[in-house]
Amino acid sequence: MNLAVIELTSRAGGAGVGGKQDAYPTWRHPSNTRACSATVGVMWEQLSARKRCQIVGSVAAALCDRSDELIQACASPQRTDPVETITSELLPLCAALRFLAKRGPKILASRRVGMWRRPAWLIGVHSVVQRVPLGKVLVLGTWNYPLLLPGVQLAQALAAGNQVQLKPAAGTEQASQILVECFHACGVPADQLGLLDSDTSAAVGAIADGMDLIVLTGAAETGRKVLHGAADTLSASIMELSGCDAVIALPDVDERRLMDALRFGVSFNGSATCIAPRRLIVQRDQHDAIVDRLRETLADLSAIAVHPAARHSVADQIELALEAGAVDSTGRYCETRLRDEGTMYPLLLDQVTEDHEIASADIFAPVLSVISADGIDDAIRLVNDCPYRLAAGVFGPNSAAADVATRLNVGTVTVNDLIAPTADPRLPFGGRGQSGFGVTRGPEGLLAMTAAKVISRRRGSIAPHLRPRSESDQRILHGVLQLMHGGGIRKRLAGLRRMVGGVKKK
Ligand SMILES: NC(=O)c1ccc[n+]([C@@H]2O[C@H](COP(=O)([O-])OP(=O)(O)OC[C@H]3O[C@@H](n4cnc5c(N)ncnc54)[C@H](O)[C@@H]3O)[C@@H](O)[C@H]2O)c1
Ligand SMILES: C[N+](C)(C)CC=O
Repeated sequence: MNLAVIELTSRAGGAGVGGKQDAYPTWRHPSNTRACSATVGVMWEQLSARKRCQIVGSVAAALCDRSDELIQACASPQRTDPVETITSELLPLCAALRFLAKRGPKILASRRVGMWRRPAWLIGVHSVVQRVPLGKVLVLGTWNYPLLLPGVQLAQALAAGNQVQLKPAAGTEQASQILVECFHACGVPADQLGLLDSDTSAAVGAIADGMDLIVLTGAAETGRKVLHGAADTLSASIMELSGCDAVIALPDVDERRLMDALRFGVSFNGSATCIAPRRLIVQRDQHDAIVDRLRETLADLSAIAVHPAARHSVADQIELALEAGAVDSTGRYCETRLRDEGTMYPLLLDQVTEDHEIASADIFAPVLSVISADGIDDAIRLVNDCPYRLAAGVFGPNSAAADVATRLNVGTVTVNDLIAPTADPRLPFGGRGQSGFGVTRGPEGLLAMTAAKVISRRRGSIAPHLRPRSESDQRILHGVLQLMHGGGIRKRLAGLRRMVGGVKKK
């Protein structure tokens, strides 16, 4: 285990670890120390969860201090508007860090298991369930949200006491460097949080070395490759993978709200959002009205840059769909523009059916396929039958939408909204099927960075299982079984008689 030494100083006169109760400690990395009145060598994982969470929470202020640099570092052909970096990365990341500082210690606290509901045959046993660090955590970052996604994962892994390595996605090196520097500046030791090269070979090497947890945010295909590597070392993993999210429009939907949400969802972050809407499922009798309105809604959106890695596969998918009978409803799709220049206008593909490959493809571009359903059950089936089940949106009257939401087999359902509600630091996030497994973020994401460790202590001299067996044991224990779990009062009384009979014979 890593022997990172950090220095504890106290603003209230430098009392340090053993100092006054009211001393408010600040943590400094050795390379960043100024006046230190008390110094104690402490391993990161040995700090209390409260202190780790406090340090990690203070990173929010460091990010604010460097927000201009971060906004600049996140600028890309997909992220042209600085407002998007503030709203989709910095604000939710800082909120998540503050949440960790406030709620982390309680979430990570040990759970005492005392007398209440203790099985009678365990009299004298007292247990505690601790949440301990897993050890070495590898975070494989993606390019589309380079601060929020790896940032929360790093913060939670560190708050849980782990040693963390970030492998950033290509193109996010500068943003990742600043992110990691902010953690270091706040007191996370350099050898507790490392930054690897963005080349894939760095990830492959780290996986081969053996990790205690691998957290991947990326494509489903990458998930398969990473899992192959993880199998060799039996490393645990959390897979945050691709989506092909559906929006279901219910009868009596508020069309204005639906249009606004789809316009936002299709274009936000250059449509490079794992939970951007890719399929719109409408009832047949709503189809024409909704498609007409949507065509108008999307008509004035500017062309969007598609990531170089995705251009040709997106163009292939669209070509296949058009050949199979789908219709370019917006009339602005230009294949050569997409393939050669790498940009496209948001495309409304009408007349798509579930048999079209594009209806269940991992597409990272502004393409929205319209699929008609025969009733609500059919709409739900279309979502639940898709191999990708990251999130879904349901638009319609509240109670009907809430009912549909409970029947969808996806990780997150947003009702009458898209994407934004997932930025809440109190919520976990994760998909099903080809969209991956495990969760990050929220209390559940924090616990996923820990292992449950149980310590059971027996007090007193009662330990019947340690005594030699006697002939009457079977009768007594069979009686106990019936007395405690028999179905109905008569069977329980019979159990009592059996037990007493056994005891008398002893
Ligand atoms: N579920 C989510 O939370 C979520 C969020 C954002 C993006 N995504 C998905 O991510 C994809 C786009 O992001 P991307 O292009 O960065 O994904 P990607 O799968 O190409 O890369 C993700 C990370 O894995 C690394 N990687 C690639 N091949 C590897 C290998 N063989 N071994 C180890 N590491 C490897 C990459 O270098 C990168 O750091 C889309 O499919 C999108 O749906 C999912
Ligand atoms: C869930 N979200 C929007 C933060 C990131 C998906 O790409």
